Amino acid sequence: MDMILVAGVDSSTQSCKVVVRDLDTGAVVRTGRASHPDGTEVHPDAWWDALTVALADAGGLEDVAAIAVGGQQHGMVALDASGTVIRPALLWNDTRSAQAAADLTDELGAERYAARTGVVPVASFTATKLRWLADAEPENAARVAAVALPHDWLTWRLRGFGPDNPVLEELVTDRSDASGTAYFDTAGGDYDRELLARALRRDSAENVMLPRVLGPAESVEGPAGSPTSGLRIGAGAGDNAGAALGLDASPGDVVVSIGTSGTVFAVTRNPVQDASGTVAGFADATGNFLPLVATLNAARVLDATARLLGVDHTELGRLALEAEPGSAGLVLQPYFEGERTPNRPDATATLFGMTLGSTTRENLARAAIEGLLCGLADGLDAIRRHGVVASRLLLVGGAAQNPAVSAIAAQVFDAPVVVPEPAEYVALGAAAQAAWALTGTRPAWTVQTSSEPPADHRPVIREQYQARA
Ligand SMILES: Nc1ncnc2c1ncn2[C@@H]1O[C@H](COP(=O)(O)OP(=O)(O)O)[C@@H](O)[C@H]1O
Ligand SMILES: O=C(CO)[C@@H](O)[C@H](O)COP(=O)(O)O
Repeated sequence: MDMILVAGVDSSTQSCKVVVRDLDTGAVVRTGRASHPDGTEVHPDAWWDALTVALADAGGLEDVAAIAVGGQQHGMVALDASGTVIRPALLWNDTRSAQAAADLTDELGAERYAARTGVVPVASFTATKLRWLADAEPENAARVAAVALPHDWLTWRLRGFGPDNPVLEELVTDRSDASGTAYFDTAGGDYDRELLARALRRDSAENVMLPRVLGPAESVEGPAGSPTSGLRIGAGAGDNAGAALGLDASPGDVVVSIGTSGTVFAVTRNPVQDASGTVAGFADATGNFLPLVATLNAARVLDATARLLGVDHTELGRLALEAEPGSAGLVLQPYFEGERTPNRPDATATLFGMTLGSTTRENLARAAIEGLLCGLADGLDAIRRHGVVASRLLLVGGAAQNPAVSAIAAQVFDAPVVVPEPAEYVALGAAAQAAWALTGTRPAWTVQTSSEPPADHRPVIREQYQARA
């Protein structure tokens, strides 16, 4: 019998990745990839173009039975009544809506926001971008007829909808991505339209189309005559929830993802509401919850440091492992793009502890890795304060592929570190969702471990970092 194939997409900040898996075993049979433009403001058409290229690179969809799209969370895709994208999307890492976030929080209060949505507004969340639009571009805000997130919009386009076929009612999403908007009642599973209206500075948002929220096993199809007619299309997910699904993470697992963003998150049975705003009380892609801490500065801290030192990532890792834990007192507070956790949208990076002795290439390479990991370790502490148990940390994302990052993670974190086999876990999770939509059952595919760096906790690293906070 022929293999049944399912596909998963990760439309992430820097690129679009596609995996095609065998439904039976989960084995990856084909992959594809295409780059996204730089910048924190991107026209969604660029994602569509990249998805088209990545799908072709992965051999197309002709022999594929089902697909789901995971994607970077929070980006604001505002559509007018004709289905046209009103302006380039503001991404999760665009901090221009920091004042809007502060205003929304002041108006309602952090406690009430957390109780109603699971989150307290920061510049990343969609609601703050809509408030920025209402304040900075009122003529654009007045045109908003629908608001989608990157993955919802790509799912809609994949089904043949768009400016040529603008059926806004056909937009669909899932709980995980909806929970990152700050106008979704994550515990209850429904939109909070009063908060949407507040964000848009409208009296009512009843006439604004929001994507219908599908359950984990639900699906839609491409309409008859569309290029995806007959293809089963799953709900899709926010990228972090997609990774949790791809990793088959269960209570006790904490995922640490080092991509463009740094994220620390856990799958929990109950919702988390943190009025301090440090932990975002998101939903996952399976019906559970996904308390998450995100930093804006992660893999690109290493990209920047490698560039500065004139080396590639392998050499950066080699240099870092030549230095002693603590980098002889050199501490990099890596807020290159402002920061979200802690909430310092206007911050810049700072290098502390420079002496003639400490200022070496080796120490700088290590300080970069230590700095980004210390931010994530603070995130782990914040999640633990909500009763989450970290039996092991699953290290994923582009930078997790660097052996120096995993070795130093075992020194920074006080929990066992496991590095799963390098893979595109968001796309793998989206493919799992496609399989779930196709069969009605969550697939039981296995995840291989690549390494488990020996426990080597060195408290000095975080002590030094915290002293500079
Ligand atoms: N071996 C490596 N060491 C450090 N960083 C790496 C390595 N390989 C890739 N990266 C970085 O990881 C990032 C891409 O990771 P990825 O998880 O795909 O990001 P995203 O999903 O946010 O687009 C890039 O910034 C890239 O330079
Ligand atoms: O804002 C968040 C989570 O709240 C980010 O995690 C984005 O979802 C982007 O992820 P990557 O492109 O780095 O994977």
